[in-house]
Amino acid sequence: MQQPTSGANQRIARIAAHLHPPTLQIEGESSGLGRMDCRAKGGSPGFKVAVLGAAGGIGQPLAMLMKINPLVSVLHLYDVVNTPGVTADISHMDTNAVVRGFLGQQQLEDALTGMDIVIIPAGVPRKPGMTRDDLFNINAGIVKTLCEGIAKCCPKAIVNLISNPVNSTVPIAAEVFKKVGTYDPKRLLGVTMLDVVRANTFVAEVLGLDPREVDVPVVGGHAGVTILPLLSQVKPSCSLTPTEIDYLTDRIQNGGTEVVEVTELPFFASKVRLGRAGIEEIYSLGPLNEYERAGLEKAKKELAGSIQKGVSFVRK
Ligand SMILES: NC(=O)c1ccc[n+]([C@@H]2O[C@H](COP(=O)([O-])OP(=O)(O)OC[C@H]3O[C@@H](n4cnc5c(N)ncnc54)[C@H](O)[C@@H]3O)[C@@H](O)[C@H]2O)c1
Ligand SMILES: O=C(O)C[C@H](O)C(=O)O
Repeated sequence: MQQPTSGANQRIARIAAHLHPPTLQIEGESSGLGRMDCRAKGGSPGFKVAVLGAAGGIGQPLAMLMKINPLVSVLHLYDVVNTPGVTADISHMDTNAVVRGFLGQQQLEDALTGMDIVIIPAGVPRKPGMTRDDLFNINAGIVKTLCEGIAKCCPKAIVNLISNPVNSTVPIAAEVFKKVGTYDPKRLLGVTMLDVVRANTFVAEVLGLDPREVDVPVVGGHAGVTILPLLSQVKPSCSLTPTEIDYLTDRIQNGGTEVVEVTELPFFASKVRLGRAGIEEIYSLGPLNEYERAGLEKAKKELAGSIQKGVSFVRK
């Protein structure tokens, strides 16, 4: 389970409750892949939610959280691969929301028609050494196509964009909606809740508090220096030293990179902090230039072979 989805879920639930009280009477049906019938019987009142990119690392736990959410009555899971299995799995959960799966571009319109909320984690994630902006070339096109579908099939839906680079995918969505005259800034949100979750956790660590009691506003965007924690406004109020402010700002701004840059190899030489019990912290690789990124890929390939050789020697 990944943090971002729980953050996104809470945020969506709050936004949904605020903007659009759950008064809709939905009539659902048992799950049926590729079928779409908002008039079928059996559903409870609530929001109709579509997750686009539902079979991915973010999409799957997000789908699970939506299925648990009592405000959701109909849940549409759309992806270009693997939706049947994910839909079957999620539909077995013992909550009321009716789950339907949609596979491939030809089912996008069915997935979107009648939706109140559309959440988009579709697209590629970054690999070690990449910035979020390096995803632009692939994800921009994906988000544009999906938003064109939204403009056509559910123009009043609240749209939550998770796909990176969020700083650019939100403006892409806005432009698509403006072109057809459906843009409503109140209904388009980039999901940056992860930055808030991270800020609360890291500040709580420094202050020695329970993170659930800490509230750090984080504004701006969702990449590097555009992630701006307002540490002077932390609740409960506190005074942080300049060193703590530098450390916290840097850690919050690079939290995503910290996660992405844990190499997937089981053995990889890195800078570490040693303590009595051994390694206490593995430092991230930090931003790499293009030459170093290419070098990292080569190093990983050769290392993977050497690791496998050692493992096989003992296991054979
Ligand atoms: N905003 C945030 O806080 C945040 C947090 C985590 C990840 N992300 C971003 O979310 C995106 C997804 O990350 P992930 O880890 O789930 O990646 P992933 O590769 O595990 O999953 C992405 C899913 O999108 C699907 N997909 C690709 N093209 C599609 C299309 N045209 N239509 C529908 N679905 C399509 C893929 O089939 C896959 O199932 C990435 O861009 C990542 O950077 C953002
Ligand atoms: O950092 C990433 O690439 C994913 C996400 O935006 C995050 O902040 O974890």
